[in-house]
Parts: sequence; structure tokens; C-alpha cells
Amino acid sequence: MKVLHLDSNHDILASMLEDAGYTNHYDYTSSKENILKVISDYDGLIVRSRFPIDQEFLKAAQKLKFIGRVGAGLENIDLDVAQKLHIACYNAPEGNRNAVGEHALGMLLSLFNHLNRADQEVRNGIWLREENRGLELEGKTVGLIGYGNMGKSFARKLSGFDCKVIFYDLKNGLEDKNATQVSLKELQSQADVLSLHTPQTTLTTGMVNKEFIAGFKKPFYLINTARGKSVIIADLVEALESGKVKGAGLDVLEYEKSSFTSLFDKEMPLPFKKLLKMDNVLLSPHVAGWTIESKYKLAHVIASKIIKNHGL
Ligand SMILES: O=C(O)[C@H](O)COP(=O)(O)O
Repeated sequence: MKVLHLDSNHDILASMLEDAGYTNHYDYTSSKENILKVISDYDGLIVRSRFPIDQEFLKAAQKLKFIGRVGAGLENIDLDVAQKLHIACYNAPEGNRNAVGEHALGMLLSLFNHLNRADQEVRNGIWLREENRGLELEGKTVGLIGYGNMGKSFARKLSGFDCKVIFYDLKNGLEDKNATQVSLKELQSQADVLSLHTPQTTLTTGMVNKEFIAGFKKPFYLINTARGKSVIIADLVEALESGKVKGAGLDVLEYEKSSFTSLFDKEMPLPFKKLLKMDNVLLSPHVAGWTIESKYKLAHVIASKIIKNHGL
């Protein structure tokens, strides 16, 4: 079986496939148009998120039996079309859930203790102790939306902090020793912190908007290590200005990667300009799931799933 790798990953992925009898081919740079011309030759595809694997692409991939998405989010693959064409799709949230849980925790503790602001101040010779008095997680209520691999991982990390962890999820029966399932309304009335752990779907796109934020009873902190399109930045900035949102840790943004570069030129939308100036906002470039360890684990998980289901 010929497998085409469209993005680079840990070497363990290719070596496991090779040991299992697959032939690896690599193209990390060609455009989608050029890949379209050769994709009918391959039995398997390994992707991260370089370009969307849409209907046109899947229809051209006449021999394709499986796609391994070396990551958690599958929004870049047209899953309905893949299913109709009997192309199996695998993702690997087991590989980066721990990384995401740790990153979310790091962001929350940093925000509670003003670490990004305090660091800049000290470097500039400013020594403000009262202004940098922090908050403790003990006794707070952390509300998670989405209780899959990522949400559960964050809840597990939080279990040592003597805080209350509640979650809202469309599926019932997910409650465990680390978190209690509640309705969205209950979450909005109790939470001191909101952390998102949902995939990008039509339901979650634009979910955190003006009306949703207004539904929270108390001012709260927002952590987003999931998908940027879930949060309307203009509405978040308004809430940060009014104090309804006390701080935000954002690993993902409504616009990212190539489109994000334009945020730094004069075309940058005003809300983004404001967001980048706020010292109660902590940003990272979509790396919550990208650790040294998760690079290996993601690759291992995908290779194992492919070999198990499509072994030669
Ligand atoms: O879905 C994921 O696992 C993360 O968002 C990372 O995705 P990427 O490797 O495609 O950027």
C-alpha cells in the first residue's frame, strides 16, 4: 500500500508503517492542485491541516482507503463525503490531550497570577506588588464546555487544586470523579472560569458571543485551547473592556496562520488591535497540543490505528 504524507510528523509514524509493509511517499510543499493530479495513485493519506481535504480532493482519490489526521481536529476533512466513499478517517486526540490539559492549566495559573504582565514590568524595572496580587484556584469553579479527551485531561490536572470542576457536553453520562455534568445554564451561573474543549462544528462556530457572555452570572476568565472560530473576538474584547471577562488565555484565534500575518498590518480589524494591547490577555500560536512528547504520541497513535485497521 502506498501512503502519501502531506505534512511532516515524528519519524516513528513512517517507520511503523514501513515495518508493517507500507511504502511511504512525502510531499510537504506542493499545492492542493498538484497533489490532486497524483492522489489517485495512493491507498493512504497522512495529513495535519495544510489544506482542506474536501469533496473535490476525496473524489479524485480513487484508491484511497484511509486518512490519518495527526492531530485532534477533523474539521479540515469532509467526513460525510469520506464516509460515502468508504474512506476511513482517523484522528489522534489521545496523543495530544495531555499537552492541551497542561497548556490550559498553565494559561489559567498565569492569568490568575498576572505572570505575563508582571514579567514585563520586572524586566522594565517596575516593581508592583499590590497590583500583581494573584488569585488562587482553590474554591473557584471551573466550567468546561466539551468533555472529551481534552476536557477530561484538563479536569484531571485540576483535580489537585481543590477547585470545583463542572462541565457541559451534548452527550450525557460523561461524569467522572474529576468533574460534574451540568446544564449550560448552570455552568453559566456557577463558573469563575470557562474553558473550551469543543471541536469546530456549525454548533460551536461563534458560540462565545455577546449574548452567551451576558448569560454568565459572575465575571469570569476564558481559556480557549480548542478552536478559534468558537469565540467572536469583537464580543470578547467588549467583555474584557467592561470587566465581564476578567482575562483570557487564547491559544487559538478566529483568524490564524497566513491570515494572522495580515493582523499585524494596517488591515488588522480594530478588535484584534485592541486584544493585542490588553495585558490581561495571554496568547500563544496554536501550540497547546504541540509538545515534544505529543509529536511522538500523535504519530504513534495514528500509525497504530492504521496498522490495526488496515494491516497488510
Ligand atoms: O487539532 C489538533 O490536534 C491541533 O489543533 C493541532 O493541529 P495541527 O497540527 O494541524 O496544527
